[in-house]
Amino acid sequence: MPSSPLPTSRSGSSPRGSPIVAVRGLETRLGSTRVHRGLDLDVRHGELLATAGASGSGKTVLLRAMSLLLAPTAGEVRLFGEATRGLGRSAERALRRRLGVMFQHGALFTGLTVAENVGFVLREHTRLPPTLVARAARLKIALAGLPAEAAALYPAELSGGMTKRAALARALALDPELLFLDEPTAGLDPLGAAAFDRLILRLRELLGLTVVVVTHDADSLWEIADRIAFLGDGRVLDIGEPARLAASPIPAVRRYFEGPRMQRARERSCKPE
Ligand SMILES: Nc1ncnc2c1ncn2[C@@H]1O[C@H](COP(=O)(O)OP(=O)(O)OP(=O)(O)O)[C@@H](O)[C@H]1O
Repeated sequence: MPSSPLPTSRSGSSPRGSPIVAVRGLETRLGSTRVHRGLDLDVRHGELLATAGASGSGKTVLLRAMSLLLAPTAGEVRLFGEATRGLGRSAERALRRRLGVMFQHGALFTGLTVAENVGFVLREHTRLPPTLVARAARLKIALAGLPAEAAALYPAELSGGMTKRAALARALALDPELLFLDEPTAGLDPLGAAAFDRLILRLRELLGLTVVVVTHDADSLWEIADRIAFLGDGRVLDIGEPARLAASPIPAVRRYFEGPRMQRARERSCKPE
């Protein structure tokens, strides 16, 4: 697919109708592995875009490149209409404040309580007084669906589901416009995973978020994704609504959706509650 020219913005906010994330010609190389080879992708304002694809197809590395955690070898990532390459420290910091990232294994600081983990981000990026930091942290913890008592717990005292929610609370600390979630339901039991999916949808609605989620979870793909970007050969092989991708003209994409887990998840998503 040829790269198309990108819209530009001087204001730093995304021009109306232009993508929140625009990736063009992305190349990433990690050690001797060429992960992406000229990948193009747009994430639209307000959508929930899932990235799918075989293990090792580069979903997490793409998420890291889009969330400014990894510098591309070549190509361009624009966020909110702004180029991200060669940004000064303060411009990059300002851009980072508009993003929330939830890592697959939580990546919480083990020596800090849940409230302190969330508060840490607020203290790093704002000049809020301690009382307001504590209040804001409590609010995010509640938003992520944790009971108030969880605020005082350390990561080692949390269940897998609670760890995910604590990591989500931290990702929401700075009221991001764009939320990246890496395997949010991995390791959760089916009911916990479904509850987490519902939480993501509610927060998207409530906070007006744009969400990018990396997932292998067949139910999540059918339940929450507006569009799915399917990665393979270092590129986006196909992108579209789940039902469209299930009928993709590209055999590798169609095969992924023809698997029994995908089929069952699709049937479940079609059944009335
Ligand atoms: N830090 C690293 N150093 C070297 N290679 C890496 C590093 N991180 C990832 N890779 C390689 O990059 C490729 C893509 O990895 P990535 O984690 O993005 O895949 P993925 O699609 O998210 O896989 P999975 O579905 O299994 O999580 C893999 O071949 C992986 O081995």
